[in-house]
Amino acid sequence: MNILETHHIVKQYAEHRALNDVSLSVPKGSIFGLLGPNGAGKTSLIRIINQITGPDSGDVILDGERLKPDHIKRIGYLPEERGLYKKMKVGEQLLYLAQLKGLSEKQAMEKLKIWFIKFDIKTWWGKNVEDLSKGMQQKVQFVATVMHEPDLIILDEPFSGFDPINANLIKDEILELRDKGKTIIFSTHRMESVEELCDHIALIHKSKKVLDGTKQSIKEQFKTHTYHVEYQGTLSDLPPAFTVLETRPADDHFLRANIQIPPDAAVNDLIRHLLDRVAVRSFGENIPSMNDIFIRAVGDHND
Ligand SMILES: Nc1ncnc2c1ncn2[C@@H]1O[C@H](COP(=O)(O)OP(=O)(O)OP(=O)(O)O)[C@@H](O)[C@H]1O
Repeated sequence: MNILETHHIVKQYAEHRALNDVSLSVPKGSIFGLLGPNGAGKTSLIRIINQITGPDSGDVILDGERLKPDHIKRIGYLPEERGLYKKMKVGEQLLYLAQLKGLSEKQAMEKLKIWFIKFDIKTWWGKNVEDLSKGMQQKVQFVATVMHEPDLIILDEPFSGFDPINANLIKDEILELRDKGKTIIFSTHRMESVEELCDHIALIHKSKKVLDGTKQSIKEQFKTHTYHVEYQGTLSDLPPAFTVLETRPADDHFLRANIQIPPDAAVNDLIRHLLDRVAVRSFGENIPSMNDIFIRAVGDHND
């Protein structure tokens, strides 16, 4: 079941087509990474999902229904350009924002109390937003994004500006929200967070979707059939099907080689040949990182 689908979205700004026939399916309960180089069209798509702007053509479906104004209460959006009212007090502002999202003042107070205890920020309630640091403001804005318990949470670069402790806190919150059945779409250029958190990804490049699927299926698609081995001895006379791409010292005592096998070859055969020749300390598949995949996918579509 998909919480969100976009069907053939086109968005044109004067001379520039920011989105060109972009269709996405975001499964309920997933952490979905919306990736792409600068200027690819990610923010344009996010703004359409949040009804800040409309598409020129195409449809957005939220939980089986065509997007409508009332859906805004079911979505929480943390924009990359953070936007709290600087002169307003933190508590007053959150109460106001919660009511815009459909909570009564009493409900908002109850929810906010929990978040202020959880984040250990009780003393911030009466402070002016402008007196908080950038990271502190970001924490407040994260609370503003999730306090009404939306089904779909869209986070644009959620970790920027956070120290490692607060970044971890936010990461744990994202996982907890997912465990409660919420869906999180997050857009980021930090591939290590995608690696760690996302189960699905879509990659937009030059206004078009060039890749999507589960992280596992995408890794499978980009695998290079290359294995690494750390060993002692001389690695010679391997059958010609096994290509030694690189050999270098792993440390003072061991060498490390990368070996490519044909896509239809059995890994067991390689292991057997290795054991016949050298003393193996470790062996494993070289799984492409999200960083490698991003660079290759964007490179492949640059012509
Ligand atoms: N309001 C606008 N008017 C004109 N052009 C726009 C507008 N908003 C975005 N664009 C253009 O559309 C393209 C896509 O921009 P968008 O902000 O969606 O990219 P992005 O993928 O979010 O990039 P980044 O990773 O840098 O945030 C860019 O070329 C941008 O200049």
